[in-house]
Amino acid sequence: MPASKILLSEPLTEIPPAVTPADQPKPNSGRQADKLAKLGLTRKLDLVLHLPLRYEDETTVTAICDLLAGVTSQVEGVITHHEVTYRGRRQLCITLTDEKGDTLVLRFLNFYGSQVKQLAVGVRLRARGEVRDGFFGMEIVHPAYRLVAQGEPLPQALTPIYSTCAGLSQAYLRRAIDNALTSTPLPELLPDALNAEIIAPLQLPPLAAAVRTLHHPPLGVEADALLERTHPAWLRIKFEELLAQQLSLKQSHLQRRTRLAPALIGCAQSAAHTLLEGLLSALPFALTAAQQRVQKEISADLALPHPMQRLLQGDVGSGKTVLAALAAAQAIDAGYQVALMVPTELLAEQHVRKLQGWFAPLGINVVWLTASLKAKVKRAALAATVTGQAQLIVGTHAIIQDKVEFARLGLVIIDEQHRFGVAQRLALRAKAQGATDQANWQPHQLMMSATPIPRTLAMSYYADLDVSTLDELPPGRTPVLTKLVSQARRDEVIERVRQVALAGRQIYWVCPLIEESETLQLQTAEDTFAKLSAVLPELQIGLVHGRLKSADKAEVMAAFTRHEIQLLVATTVIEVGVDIPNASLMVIEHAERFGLSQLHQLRGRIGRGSAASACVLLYAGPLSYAARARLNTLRATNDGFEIARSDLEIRGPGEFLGARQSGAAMLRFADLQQDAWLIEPAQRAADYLLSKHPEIVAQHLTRWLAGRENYLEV
Ligand SMILES: Nc1ncnc2c1ncn2[C@@H]1O[C@H](COP(=O)(O)OP(=O)(O)OP(=O)(O)O)[C@@H](O)[C@H]1O
Repeated sequence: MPASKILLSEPLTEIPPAVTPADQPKPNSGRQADKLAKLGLTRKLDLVLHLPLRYEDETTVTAICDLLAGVTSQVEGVITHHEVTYRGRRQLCITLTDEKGDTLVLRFLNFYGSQVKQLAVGVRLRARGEVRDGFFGMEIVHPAYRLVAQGEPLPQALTPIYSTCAGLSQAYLRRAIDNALTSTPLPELLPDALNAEIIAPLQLPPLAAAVRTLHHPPLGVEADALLERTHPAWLRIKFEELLAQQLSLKQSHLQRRTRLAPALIGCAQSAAHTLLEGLLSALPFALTAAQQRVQKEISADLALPHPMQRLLQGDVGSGKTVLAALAAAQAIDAGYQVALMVPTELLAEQHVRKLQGWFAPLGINVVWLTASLKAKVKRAALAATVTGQAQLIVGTHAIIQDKVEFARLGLVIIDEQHRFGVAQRLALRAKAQGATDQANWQPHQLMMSATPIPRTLAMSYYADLDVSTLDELPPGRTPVLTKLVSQARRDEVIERVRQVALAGRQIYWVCPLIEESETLQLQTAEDTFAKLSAVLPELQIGLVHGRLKSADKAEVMAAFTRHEIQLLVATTVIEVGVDIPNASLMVIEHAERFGLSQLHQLRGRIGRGSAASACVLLYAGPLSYAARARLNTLRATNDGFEIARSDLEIRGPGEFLGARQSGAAMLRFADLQQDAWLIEPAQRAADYLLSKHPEIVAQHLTRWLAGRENYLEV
């Protein structure tokens, strides 16, 4: 919906003229036309599709003596007192007296001079708003109101409320929409492009009927279904919109096929082996079936002369890194460079270590680029990148800085893609320009995410991406046992830590999250470290947090990897990517302060080897309802898909995925969560229209998406 202000309190003396039945609505003045244009309402069709934001129930009047504070109600009466006062600030106070002689104060803090005249003693009003128990008794502040004649019948149906802008009254808008609805037969203005084959199984009404119902809810229509947008009329509109979204996704997909990218077809390094095959045979494990399937999907895309734009989603520990390495091998084999961008230095460091371990024996040069590298090392890395001597470049966002130039960048991989903004992803892509003189050229892109969501949803949330899903964990993993333990039993937990360490396993102790203050967070981490060191003197304990210098951070992690540290006290810096299979216990303090996906990511740091692992969620009660729900979900399941679904429910799509990078941003009516079941039928309908009726695709897109298709530029 346009973010225009909705005017609740509006004088209705100005009755808008009828809109002439020409193609353009003809408002009474240029000013009104400008305001309609501001709302994007320049054609009759726009007016007809300007659907209500909500409805108000003006069908009943409550006697003043029956009003309850906190309840939105409508009252009717005659103005018996009227004054502009200065109680703290200038305000207009009206006393309304109803049939039974009871009175109610209506208060306006902002008002026009014309309103003061209009709301004179003796005028009959219907006023509506939330009743408050004010200082001088019951009152409504800024009620919506209308002047009525005695005995004027109440509306029989719900009153639609439209989004509008300052100076454009609801009544005017309503009248303009009504004229548009009646001046041309609706099926002519809004031809129904979808035949019964698509619509009938979904039991949706015809388009014109749906639009009419929403503007003029018939008698007896279920108010709740209209308000909550679950009425079939709303579903029909949402379906149309989702269909438009799918059509635009599919079209943009086809368009991508007109752009060029290097076809990454390996040239055999030796007579028998490509680099890809060399890497596969050097791996210490065999790929899971899911990895093999996804590897084929990626490989086939890379071999095409058009840019791949693929999202690889898989649960924590499902083995995404090796797929990134295999994709990189294919690109390097074809003579191109690969850039891998990750969100934290810790992760960059860890990826470099792992990838060097795999690639160095095959003669491939892996370098890394982060902000904190020593000047000399950085200069060498930059030189290797610009000359093409470095084939795989791993880095944080330092990789998109101006100084970084590539010789032949052919593949861009972005790990934990949701942690980067669209601009950063585009900047990395732009780094590939040096690889060719051809305009219309783009490198391949692989994005990775450990926040898996159901496939159909992913296809709508993420703009124009193909989605590969790793739905299988490597063999031999035992699910992590998750326990909720009260802070009161901290001593028992510490004892457990001692036993696990003595048994030769390693432990993470995650410090409480303090979002408001990084300094406080650091202090807490240091305190925790000191306290645990005091009670567990026999253990080697390390501390890692965000403020540590990179080299020190790397050193602590390396010592933990070498098993020189048994217990690692850490802040959330270890949240992503850290992979130390010998760690089998994690304690998370004040787990109630963390989000669901964050807890799942943290917990994903254990259970990566064959030993049975446990995660202890220490909480300080009493827990809020939402916190209890989060912790219980985590205890009940290890399945990242399940957890992502719950998280999505709790937080809503905007916060969960960042609405601006998601397809959700383009939708005015449909809600990807509530209406997820409509996505698949919309996908089928889009295929049907594209193949059988391509002539109506453009019309459908302009009708539902006019001006909002840009979100696809990702
Ligand atoms: N097919 C396999 N068989 C056995 N081990 C595997 C297999 N694939 C990956 N692994 C190992 O599993 C661990 C997790 O893999 P990886 O780090 O790639 O997971 P991930 O999906 O990136 O996880 P996260 O999102 O948590 O970082 C690593 O130690 C990796 O070497």
